[in-house]
Amino acid sequence: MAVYSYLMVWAATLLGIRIGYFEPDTPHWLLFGATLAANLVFFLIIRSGRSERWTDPSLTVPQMMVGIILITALLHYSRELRGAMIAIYFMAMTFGVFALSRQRMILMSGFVLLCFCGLEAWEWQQAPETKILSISFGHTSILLLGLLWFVYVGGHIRNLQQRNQQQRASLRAQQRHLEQINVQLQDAMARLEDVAIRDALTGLFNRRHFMERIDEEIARAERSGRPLHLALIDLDHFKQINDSHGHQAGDQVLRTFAETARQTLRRSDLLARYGGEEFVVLFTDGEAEDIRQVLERLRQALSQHRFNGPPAFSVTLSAGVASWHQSDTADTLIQRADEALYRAKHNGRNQLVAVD
Ligand SMILES: Nc1nc2c(ncn2[C@@H]2O[C@H](COP(=O)(O)OP(=O)(O)OP(=O)(O)O)[C@@H](O)[C@H]2O)c(=O)[nH]1
Repeated sequence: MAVYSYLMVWAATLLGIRIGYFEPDTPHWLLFGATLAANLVFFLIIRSGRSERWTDPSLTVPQMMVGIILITALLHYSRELRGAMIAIYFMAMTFGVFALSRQRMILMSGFVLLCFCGLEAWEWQQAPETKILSISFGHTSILLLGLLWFVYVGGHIRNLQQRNQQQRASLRAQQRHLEQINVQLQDAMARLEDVAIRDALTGLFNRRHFMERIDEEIARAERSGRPLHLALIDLDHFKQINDSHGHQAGDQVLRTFAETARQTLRRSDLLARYGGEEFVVLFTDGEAEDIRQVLERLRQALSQHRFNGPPAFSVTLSAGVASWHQSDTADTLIQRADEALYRAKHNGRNQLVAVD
């Protein structure tokens, strides 16, 4: 913006020299060359990041001072145009409106007055015959009034700008806060959803969730024609475990079974605690023989586990497996698995019974 302003003033100066508003010997090359060089130095300092540590990182004050000195020098070469040229000081002052405090704007106004009065005084001393007191006084007064107005309005604009920045910062902070709350809310929702579908003791899906999912899986099997198998698993003589080793030991058995089942089954198998010491698995993939082998592995793994006593003990399971038919609903499938489980219990427990 500064370079653009200088180029504009330079062009106007060249035009002024040509039409006689400036002295023909105005050293415009020297003045604008020096000014552009000074601005180049400012630019390099800012780009290097060195000014970041200073109170005025964009070097507004030195840039304005260079501009004001250039304008003062130009005024010396201006003839009748001096009155109008005074307005260019305000061009330089505009740079401070958004960046400088009111106090600094007052100091910059003082600097403008100092430069202008210095120029007038010097000219009065050098060539008093070319000067007219009333005009010098008039120019100085207009400049003073203009600067006072500028400081007042500039301060007002700056206050508005600061208020705007504060509001934007506060809005950003509120937005960040809302985003955090949103994340926490989503987190809480996810945990709540998890609590709603899981059994607190074992961490497995609960019966309600299982019943929702089994209907979906049956609908999917109806479309795809893929096999579906359901196993009901019941821990044997669980009441005795509670009675002999305590309820906490019973809970530990349930947790251990859940962990063993999780490790043995595939992620695609839908495992849930059906109630008490009874569990259910819906196999959405694999043939009856594969299912039998998986459940057999689970049966063996549980029976081989030694639970700490005293005295140490082991637990077995019985399971009934039913294969899904096109006419089956969730209820009929579970009922057939339950009948198979009953037979496994009746045949002496610690075994699998599969029905077609
Ligand atoms: N520790 C513990 N026990 C439970 C829990 N839920 C149910 N039970 C107990 O599990 C026992 C189930 O006993 P039964 O239904 O008689 O079955 P069982 O003793 O396993 O006998 P069979 O199934 O015929 O082998 C009951 O004593 C219930 O109190 C639980 O969350 N923790």
